[in-house]
Parts: sequence; C-alpha cells; structure tokens
Amino acid sequence: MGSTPPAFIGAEEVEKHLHRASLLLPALEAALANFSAGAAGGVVQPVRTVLPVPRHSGYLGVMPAYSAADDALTTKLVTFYEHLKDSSVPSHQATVLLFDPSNGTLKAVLDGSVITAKRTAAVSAIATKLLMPPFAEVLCILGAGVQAYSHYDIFTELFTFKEVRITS
Ligand SMILES: NC(=O)C1=CN([C@@H]2O[C@H](COP(=O)(O)OP(=O)(O)OC[C@H]3O[C@@H](n4cnc5c(N)ncnc54)[C@H](O)[C@@H]3O)[C@@H](O)[C@H]2O)C=CC1
Ligand SMILES: O=C([O-])C1=[NH+]CCC1
Repeated sequence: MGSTPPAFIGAEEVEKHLHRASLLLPALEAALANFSAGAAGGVVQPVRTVLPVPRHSGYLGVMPAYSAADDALTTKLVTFYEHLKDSSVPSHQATVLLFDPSNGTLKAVLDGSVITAKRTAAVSAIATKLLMPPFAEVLCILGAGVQAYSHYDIFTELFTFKEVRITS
C-alpha cells in the first residue's frame, strides 16, 4: 500500500453526492452499454462470488470489476442476511473498495449500502424507461424495505403515476 492512507467516504457523504438517485443514470447507462458490448466495451466483471454463512443465515458476495473506459478498478463486498424482525441492522450491507488501476494501491473505502440501494433502483428505472407501456399509471411495489424506498424515490422522480400501491 502507498504512503497515503485510503480516503474513507461514509454513508452520509455518499448520500450527499447522490441526493437525486437519477444522478446515477448516465454512468449506469454507459456502464451497461459497455458491459453489453463484450470485449470491445472494456468491462471485466466476473460473476459474483457468493460465500454462504449458513450458521447465521447469511451470505457474503464479492463483486470485482474493471472498466477500461473509466480506467476504474474496484470491488464491492456485500453481505445479505435474513432480515430479523426487530433488528436495527439492514438486511444488506456493502462496502466499495476503489484501487489505483496503475499500481493496485487502495485509494478509497466507500460506504456501499447507499450506492447499492440507489444503483439497484436506478437499473430498474432504466429497464422501465425502455419497457414501460405509455398508458401505465399505477406504480406497484412489493415489500416496504430499503428497495421499496429507493424504487419509490427514483420512479416518482422520473415518471408520473396517478397512484402508488405498496404491499408488504
Ligand atoms: N438492499 C439493497 O440494496 C438490495 C436489495 N436487493 C434485493 O431486493 C429485495 C428487497 O431487499 P430490501 O428492500 O433491502 O429488503 P428489506 O429487508 O429492507 O425489505 C424487505 C421487505 O419485503 C417485505 N416482504 C417480505 N416477504 C414478503 C412477501 N412475501 N410479500 C410482500 N412483502 C414481503 C418485508 O416485510 C420488508 O418490508 C431482496 O430480494 C434483496 O436481495 C438487491 C440488490 C440490492
Ligand atoms: O447487487 C447487490 O449488491 C445484491 N444483490 C442481491 C443481494 C445484494
């Protein structure tokens, strides 16, 4: 590791930079297009390794990626656990590690939970932009947890609905 310690970017700061989830759309659309272009798109993203933790009904996922277009080298580490009713801990928690691609030095450790919550909903919104029939006027959300909130946020920012129905 180099002499400068990696920066730590916590959830509050990530939230500040992503105050509107739609800010993620241009980067995500470019990343999806690059990934879909195969080798020419310059994205190397192996299938996520998932390590089960059966004793505690949980999983650890490891999600490395390199994007030549962005010259960005990163990995996300995400844990997802069965949600216990009164738990103050979210079912999904994530951390993103960002490396200097030229020499492998760890540059930053970022809270990944906010990014994951918003990214997941933003990708749904991209698919919806392309597939939604023009007459759709009701947004239905199954579940009322983290993803319900982030989907509600970006869907109501991007589209117009007469009604939102949430069932949990
Ligand atoms: N939290 C995240 O950032 C990400 C979550 N996901 C996936 O999205 C899904 C939802 O995740 P979260 O919102 O984080 O979970 P959460 O634990 O925050 O919320 C889950 C919600 O679903 C409800 N629910 C459970 N069973 C249900 C059922 N049979 N019918 C209707 N509602 C039901 C629960 O009452 C709760 O409100 C999971 O499949 C998760 O793996 C995927 C990527 C990222
Ligand atoms: O993309 C992600 O971080 C996850 N997908 C399912 C569980 C966590």
